[in-house]
Amino acid sequence: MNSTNLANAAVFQKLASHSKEAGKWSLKDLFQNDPGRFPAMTLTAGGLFLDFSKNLITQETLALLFELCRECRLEEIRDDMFRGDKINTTEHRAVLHTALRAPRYEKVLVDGKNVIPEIHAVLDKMHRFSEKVHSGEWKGYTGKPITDIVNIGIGGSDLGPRMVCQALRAFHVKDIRVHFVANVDGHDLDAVLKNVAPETTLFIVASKTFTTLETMLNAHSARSWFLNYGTVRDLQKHFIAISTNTEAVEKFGIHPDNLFPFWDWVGGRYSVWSAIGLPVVLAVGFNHFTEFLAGAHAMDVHFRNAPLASNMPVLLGLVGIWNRNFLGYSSVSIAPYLQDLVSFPNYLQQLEMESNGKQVQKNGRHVEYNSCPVIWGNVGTNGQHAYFQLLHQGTEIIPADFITALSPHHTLPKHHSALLANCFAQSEALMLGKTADQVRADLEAAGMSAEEMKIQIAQRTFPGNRPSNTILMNVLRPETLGALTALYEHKTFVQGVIWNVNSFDQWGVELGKILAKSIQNELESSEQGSHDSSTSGLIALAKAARK
Ligand SMILES: O=P(O)(O)OC[C@H]1O[C@](O)(CO)[C@@H](O)[C@@H]1O
Repeated sequence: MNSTNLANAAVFQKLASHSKEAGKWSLKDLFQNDPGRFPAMTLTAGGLFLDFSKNLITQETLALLFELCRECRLEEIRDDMFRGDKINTTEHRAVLHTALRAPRYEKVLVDGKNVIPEIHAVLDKMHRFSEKVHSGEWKGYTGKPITDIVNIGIGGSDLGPRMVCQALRAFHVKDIRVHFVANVDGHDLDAVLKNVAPETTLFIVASKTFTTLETMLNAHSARSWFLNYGTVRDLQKHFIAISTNTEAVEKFGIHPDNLFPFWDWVGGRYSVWSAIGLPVVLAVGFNHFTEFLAGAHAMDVHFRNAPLASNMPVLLGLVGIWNRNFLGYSSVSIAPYLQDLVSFPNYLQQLEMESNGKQVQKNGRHVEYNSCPVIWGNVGTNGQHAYFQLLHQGTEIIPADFITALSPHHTLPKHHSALLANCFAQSEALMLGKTADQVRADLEAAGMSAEEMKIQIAQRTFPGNRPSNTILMNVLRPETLGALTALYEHKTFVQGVIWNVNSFDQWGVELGKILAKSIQNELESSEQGSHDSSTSGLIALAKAARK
């Protein structure tokens, strides 16, 4: 397949007609009629437990979805990725974030060269550097140890390390604070600079290309701020870079010794496992970072070897395909019931939407089916008091991924059972709903008049039959977080293969960048470009406000 139109494939048609039957199913009945549904639709891998039984699927649905995988050559393309083949065809690059977490003894070839030794050389450099910072051997320009790390980066050079640092709060090394600056909005950098001292602050300029406008402007502003206190020579003690662009890093004035490199075969949104993870190493120590990599590697081994029917990323991806392409659901809500995973929905937004938010296939043809749904969400229980109303009673069905840990890091009594109770109750409520008869019985028992009930019953009825996945781990630790992150990376891969899009380029972000450059010129000069009347009007208002 993959060279013609998937929507015409026999298995796609079979799934489409099967989905017409699924429209009549009730999740409640599926459970009632099959006591073995939970064990049959749950599995463990990499320290994670996935329950996908609360989806409108049967064994027949799964069999058809596995046929779809075979039609799309999923297993072959997966092996091509792991082997280092250049599956990012528009940029002619290999896709090897999996090699970043492979053990030292493995061998992965890119253009005939084994990349594992280089990967481990950089990891060793990160290790040595973090030990110097943590022990106080690395000193600022006045001889004091470093207390604050400021990561300047955006997109994949921000979201990954930010999410992981937040998620691993329980493992943070004492006496080091890590800050993240991404936005070109000066309020972001300004707020951080007001809270750090130049003599004890280390800036990490993280940018794969070292050309990204936001990062470069923030880095130059941080450099100018620093030079109000230290000298140009002192910069070497306070600025380090993570990039693939050695030349631009030197041009910025960062010494090659202070450069932590990575490679063009690491996509930005897949880069937290590379030197881009340095803020994580500084926040939690190298050993915990190694555990994070090991957790991801365990998921890689599982993804690579488990048969389709017991392969967690494959199942998560296929359930998503079923919901998106055959049941027509256009978004997925990510609901981590763990405060430390507060940045996980944001992280997944870039991972999934920048990877698969495409309308053109690898062969250049338009897709004739839907690709990536909108990914959004927030931590539970907060989301329950904001948008869960819509999840339960809105006009659109939005599948949800509930993610939680069975044990917390804190010792406060009752909190964790309250959290878990809410997590499990939400997926149950979405599935079961509440019928008009149940509502009527409740209202009658409460003594409501028949007249009042006429209005109230419909308002208080829940349609139910709304699907969800639940992912559990024992405790949120570096290795379980590694496995969870890799699980979603591979889910994204599975879906990208089925949609036949290149999940590893991002041409869709280019146009806005180019237009912003020319508009910025106009805002800062008397130049006037030719735009539509709305854009011209907005530019004129901004210019007037600056006068
Ligand atoms: O690391 P860089 O090169 O600064 O890029 C940052 C981000 O910008 C993008 O290229 C586009 O938004 C992302 O893919 C990337 O993660």
